[in-house]
Amino acid sequence: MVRVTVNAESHAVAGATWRDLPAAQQPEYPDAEALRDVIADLESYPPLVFAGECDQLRARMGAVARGEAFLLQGGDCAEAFDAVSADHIRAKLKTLLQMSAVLTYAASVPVVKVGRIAGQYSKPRSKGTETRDGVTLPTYRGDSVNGFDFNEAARIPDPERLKRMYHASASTLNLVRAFTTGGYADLRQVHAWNQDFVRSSPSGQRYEALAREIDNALNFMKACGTDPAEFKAVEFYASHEALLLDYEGALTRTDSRTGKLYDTSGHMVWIGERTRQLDHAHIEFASRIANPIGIKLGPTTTPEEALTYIERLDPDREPGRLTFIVRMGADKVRDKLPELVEKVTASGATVAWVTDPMHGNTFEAASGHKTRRFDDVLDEVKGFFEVHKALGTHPGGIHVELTGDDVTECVGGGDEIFVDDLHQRYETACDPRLNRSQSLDLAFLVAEMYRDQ
Ligand SMILES: O=C[C@H](O)[C@H](O)COP(=O)(O)O
Ligand SMILES: C=C(OP(=O)(O)O)C(=O)O
Repeated sequence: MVRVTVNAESHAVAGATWRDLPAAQQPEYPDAEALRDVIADLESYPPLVFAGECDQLRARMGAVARGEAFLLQGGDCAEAFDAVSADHIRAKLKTLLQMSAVLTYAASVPVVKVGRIAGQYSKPRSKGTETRDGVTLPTYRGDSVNGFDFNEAARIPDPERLKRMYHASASTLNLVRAFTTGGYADLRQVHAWNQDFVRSSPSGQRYEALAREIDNALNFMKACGTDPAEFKAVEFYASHEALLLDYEGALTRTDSRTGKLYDTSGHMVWIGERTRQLDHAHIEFASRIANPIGIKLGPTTTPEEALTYIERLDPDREPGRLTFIVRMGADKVRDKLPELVEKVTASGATVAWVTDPMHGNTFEAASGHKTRRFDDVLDEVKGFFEVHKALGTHPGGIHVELTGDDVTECVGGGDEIFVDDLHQRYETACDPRLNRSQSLDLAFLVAEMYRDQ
């Protein structure tokens, strides 16, 4: 376990209590002074988001928690510095907007749109080292820490990368804001993309009826005098795993309006399955900031742990403050989730329940590629919906790793990817993502599920 390496004197935040606790999954930087300099620089940089936007997202997540809205949270497993390009960002956004249009129609409630974007550069890993052909090197921990290339120099953690993460996040966020408010998100246009998917892809054809219904609804709105062309801008938020506490701490600022601390590196941050130890730094950090917080819950989570997260992170029981992102695996969700939901509901807390159907369903193909079966992903979502239906609670949303590009990383889907196809466009820096067509497939299938609910 590596302790958090923040330099107390240079740290801008008073009461950074997490600094004194052990923190898992932190890089071991060879040069402590270089790290201190970087942190000082980061502390002098402007915030990436405004605290008021975080409040707004907390309110939106409150609607999710109460069953009045649905969360769509998605993006890369690991963003990469060399993928900060207009094409990649636009394709990802386009996919999320298309998914959101389908889900909004089917769920008949607002869809809260949150990207795994503009900060998702750091990865917790199961092993500290990687061995290839007898050579063992530190594992790749995301572009914010070290390089993907398998050589010694690349794999040494370099604190300068924290600054690159900040600048990459800033450029991404800037473009996301431009796309989502500047006309690209026009509902008519998004619907036209969906019609195109339905028309032109073999898997899309099964969704023709739903797409036609959406078309009718848009025409109806227009006939009533509400021109869908007016729906040109969407609210879109950025989220990432708050993994590197040096970075997150340096961007944590006191809000002049309220005097509260906000992590201004993103609107929402989550704590991952590997860093959610109750007596460690990540949970302490999350308890100190006012952003909406997600906690990943794997299959070993006990109801007592879930209740303690609520005590620590949501003492005021504010719907929207805390989201439980459940990632149990398709084979476990039906067994493990009910007790958690029952006990949390019985405690009187109103949290948002969201399914991450990716992280419990990873396996290694014979070719050595890490992959996931689309059917397992879908089955976990189904299990999640079934549990909530049986308990009368709200299946609040989905959290998925996806890209807008036509990669071949997950197997299955309507335009089926086979295990033998994986090598063709396997581009992820860490875990396998749904490609554009698989993502849209998932949205249409979840839309059908939501209607049945
Ligand atoms: O995205 C999640 C984790 O970082 C990832 O699943 C860890 O993968 P690993 O088991 O290959 O380290
Ligand atoms: C690491 C991740 O997930 P988990 O913590 O659930 O394994 C992730 O979502 O990138």
